[in-house]
Amino acid sequence: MAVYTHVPAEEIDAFLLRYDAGRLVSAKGIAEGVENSNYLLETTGPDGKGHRYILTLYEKRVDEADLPFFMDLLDHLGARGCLVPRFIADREGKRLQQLSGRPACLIEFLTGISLTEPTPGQARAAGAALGELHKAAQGFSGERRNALDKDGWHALAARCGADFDQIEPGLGARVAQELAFLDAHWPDDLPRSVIHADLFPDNVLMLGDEVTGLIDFYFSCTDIRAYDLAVTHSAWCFSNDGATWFGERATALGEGYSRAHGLSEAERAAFPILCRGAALRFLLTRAFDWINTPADALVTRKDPLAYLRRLDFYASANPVELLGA
Ligand SMILES: Nc1ncnc2c1ncn2[C@@H]1O[C@H](COP(=O)(O)OP(=O)(O)O)[C@@H](O)[C@H]1O
Ligand SMILES: N[C@@H](CCOP(=O)(O)O)C(=O)O
Repeated sequence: MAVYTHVPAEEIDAFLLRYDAGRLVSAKGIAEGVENSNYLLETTGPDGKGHRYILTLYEKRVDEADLPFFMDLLDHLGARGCLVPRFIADREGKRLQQLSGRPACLIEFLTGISLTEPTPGQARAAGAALGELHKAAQGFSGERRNALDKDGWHALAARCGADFDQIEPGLGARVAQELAFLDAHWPDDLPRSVIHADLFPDNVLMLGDEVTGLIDFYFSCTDIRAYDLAVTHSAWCFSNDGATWFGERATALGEGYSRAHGLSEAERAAFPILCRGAALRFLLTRAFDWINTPADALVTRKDPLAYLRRLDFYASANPVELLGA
């Protein structure tokens, strides 16, 4: 579930009066997602023809101070042809509001569905969309530090401490060993840019083999550009539990990205290490949430071991196979 803050329909209708968006017809809480509260709104629309919007209330994990960065980034990307949702301004030009005691925004609704079992063709389209995003991000002057960079991984690991082994005996030692490896080999000198940093299948809206929207930019930040492809690779090229690797999807993802943007020799050479970093990053955030979210909480905890399996795969993979020959 992802409705942490329940807003009465009357309050949403009154909120909409600030905008040229029409009156509320229906408001449905969106079950998907884990970070924020999201509602799908249907309204009579600015022109009386009916319209859909997303209403997002920001919960603990999104810092209100970061919202202008996300808004400016989506404006920049949207203006360069990327299919990303814009934040909608009210009649006074304000995009950030307060609703039910939380920061809140009205956001453009994009059509499409999130896939659970992408085909190679869909992975190719996602790779191309990521490459286009990286091209469009050039020239964006905003910067945001990645709180989940290597220093952030160390900090998270320290906070999990002895509790790692409640998840799986020996996990704490495995994480410490991987951190030491990444400290020694992390390719800090690769080109950096603004990256999405969480381009999982649930954040790519598609119709058939066509991408119709890229959403959920709330982890976007400035970091190694090819690391974004590694994050996407770790999310698109395995079964959910991380036990099965889908080589055809990976080849297609790499082809799509290369066609739209391309990887340098240095990025290609470092790709296995970037993938290990990506796997560790999601292992750590999932482990932290696993330890700190009661088993009976409303939100479904994501399995950290699904990312341990990916990490093990990357640590022993033939580098040439990761993106196809
Ligand atoms: N702009 C949008 N257009 C259409 N659907 C959206 C949009 N933004 C979010 N959604 C829907 O809401 C769900 C949760 O959004 P997301 O941003 O991933 O939430 P969270 O940040 O809480 O993880 C998505 O899986 C999608 O179904
Ligand atoms: N993609 C992350 C969790 C972040 O969730 P999202 O709904 O904001 O994409 C994971 O799978 O661990």
